[in-house]
Amino acid sequence: MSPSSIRSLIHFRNFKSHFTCESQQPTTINMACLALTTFLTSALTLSHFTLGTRATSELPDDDELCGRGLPTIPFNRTALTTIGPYSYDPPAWSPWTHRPYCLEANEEPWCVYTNAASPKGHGISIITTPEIAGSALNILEHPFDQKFFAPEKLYLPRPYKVVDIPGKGKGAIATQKIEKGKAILVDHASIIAAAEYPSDVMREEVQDLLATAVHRLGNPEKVLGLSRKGREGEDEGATEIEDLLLTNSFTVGIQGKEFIALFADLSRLNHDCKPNAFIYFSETTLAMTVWASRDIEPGEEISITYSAAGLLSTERTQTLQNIWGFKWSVPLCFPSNSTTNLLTSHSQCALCTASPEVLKKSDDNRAQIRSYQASIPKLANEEKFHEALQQAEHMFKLVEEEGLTDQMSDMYEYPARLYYQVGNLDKALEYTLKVKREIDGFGVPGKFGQEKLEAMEGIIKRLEMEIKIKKEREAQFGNMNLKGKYGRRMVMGMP
Ligand SMILES: C[S@@+](CC[C@H](N)C(=O)[O-])C[C@H]1O[C@@H](n2cnc3c(N)ncnc32)[C@H](O)[C@@H]1O
Repeated sequence: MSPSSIRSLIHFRNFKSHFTCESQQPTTINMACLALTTFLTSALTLSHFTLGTRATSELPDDDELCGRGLPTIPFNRTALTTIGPYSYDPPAWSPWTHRPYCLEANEEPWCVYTNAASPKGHGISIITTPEIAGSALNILEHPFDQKFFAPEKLYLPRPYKVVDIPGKGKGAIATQKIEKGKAILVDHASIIAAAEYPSDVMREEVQDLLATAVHRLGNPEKVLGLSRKGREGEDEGATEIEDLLLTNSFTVGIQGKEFIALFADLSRLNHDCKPNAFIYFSETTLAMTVWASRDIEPGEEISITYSAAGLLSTERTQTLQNIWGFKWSVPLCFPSNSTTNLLTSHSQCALCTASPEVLKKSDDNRAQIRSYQASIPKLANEEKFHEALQQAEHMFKLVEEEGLTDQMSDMYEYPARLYYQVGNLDKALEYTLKVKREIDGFGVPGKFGQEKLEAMEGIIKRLEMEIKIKKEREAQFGNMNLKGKYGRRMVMGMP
């Protein structure tokens, strides 16, 4: 599996561009989901860890066979054909419960593949090419990633309820104490649509595919009941389903390609720029897991961030307004001593409503973090390890101050490598353990994640062995300056 195939880049994006033929410009990136994947794809250019057809008209409508009629969309359907091996014999559609509904495009057909029952009964529809749909099949065969579903890690039943929240529509309020590091929700995607459509596909055709994808689900009402921002004055031609996707979808990376994904339960979580939870997407199960990034008290709203961790306040505001259609509005802050009322027991003020001084300090911190992210690898490449380390240590202080630790935990790799380079094996071990804890705790699912974890364990063992040998030598020969000489050569996994 190539590194790109394990990328799980997730960002909320402006979905509109696909329908208006503007260039595709993902506007925000959820750094929580970059965590670890950046580690795995190793952005840091220090020495690497060794981790490692027939026309449909004369035939019966396949949806009639499945007992669910297609939505009626007023446009010429003659472009839609059923292609290739999809016969009218339902067993031949397996694992799809409906006959794939395809649109012929320039290079490859574009189809809706639906399994109305799996996973977990709510169903999934995938809009993509036959080739990509084929390679996604393992998802339906392996609906659970055991690691994520270990009972001690996941709250069952869900530890929150969805209620109306003034100024925000609906939101999720904790009904019990939620511990940091535990999974609040695992939500399988209901709709997955390839982000880039063939250029010869018309918008009406895309709308038809989307409507088909939604109406074929086991429980379309759940998706159709999600909130909608409304397109008045923006895009009057948008269908309700487009509006719904715009308001609620995420962008996920699957095998190096970008997809728009809709998660019916996750979509109820509101945004906060200092959230108490973060999300992680699994390519192997097409599920999004929501992890508590700190302890959450009963009555607190569960929030995630819709914008990239490094964004400054003005950029955040713009992003949130452009994509999600809301500005920060009062009242979003509540006194920390409010207790019983579910809607007024927020324990901390949202950063976005903070005073200008607090905002400025936070913006400065985030700008500095961003600058370090560029300068540390550069310094490391120039072998200015001590300077790079100083910056890395400071960066982590700022990351902590901003409450971004969970979203930027992949950065632990920097100091791990840098400390190794300067011969500080104890510190290298400390940070390597942190990296491992992140992989282990929040999980990089699938075989690749497992291999990575084992490789990290190998490195840790070798570092521990090297530290032991170094100590023995020091005991034998006194505290000679051995750093960077014997130490580094002996840790084979950390060249
Ligand atoms: C993914 S939905 C979140 C759930 C939504 N509140 C609902 O009622 O289903 C995104 C929409 O929720 C609203 N929203 C999310 N976070 C918000 C916040 N912090 N303040 C105000 N509105 C928010 C916006 O209307 C946004 O377009």
